[in-house]
Amino acid sequence: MKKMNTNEIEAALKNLTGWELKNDMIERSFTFKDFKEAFSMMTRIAFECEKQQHHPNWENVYNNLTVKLSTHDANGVTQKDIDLAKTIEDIVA
Ligand SMILES: C[C@H](O)[C@H](O)[C@H]1CNC2=NC(N)=NC(=O)C2=N1
Repeated sequence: MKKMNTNEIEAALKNLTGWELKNDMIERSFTFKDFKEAFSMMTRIAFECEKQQHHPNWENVYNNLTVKLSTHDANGVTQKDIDLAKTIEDIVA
C-alpha cells in the first residue's frame, strides 16, 4: 500500500479524533477507569486488528494506553493505519 504524504495524513486525521502525526506514525493516547478497563479494550481492539491483519505498536501503563500506527512495508502511514485508527476510536467510544 502507498505511503501517504504529510498533507494527505493531516487531511485524513481531520475525520478522526485526537490522533497526531509523530515520527512517521499516527499516535493517540487513551485513559480508562482502571487497568481492567484498559486491558479489556486492548483485547477488543486486538480481535479487530486480527481481522484487518494490521497491528498497533502500543504501550499500556495501568489505565493509560498509547497507540502508534504505521505500515512497515511502506515505511510510514498508509490508508490501513487510518482505517485501523477509525476502528479503534469506534471501539473505545
Ligand atoms: C504478513 C502480515 O500481513 C504483515 O506482516 C502485516 C501484519 N501487521 C502489520 N501491522 C502494521 N501496523 N504494519 C504492517 O506493515 C503490518 N504488516
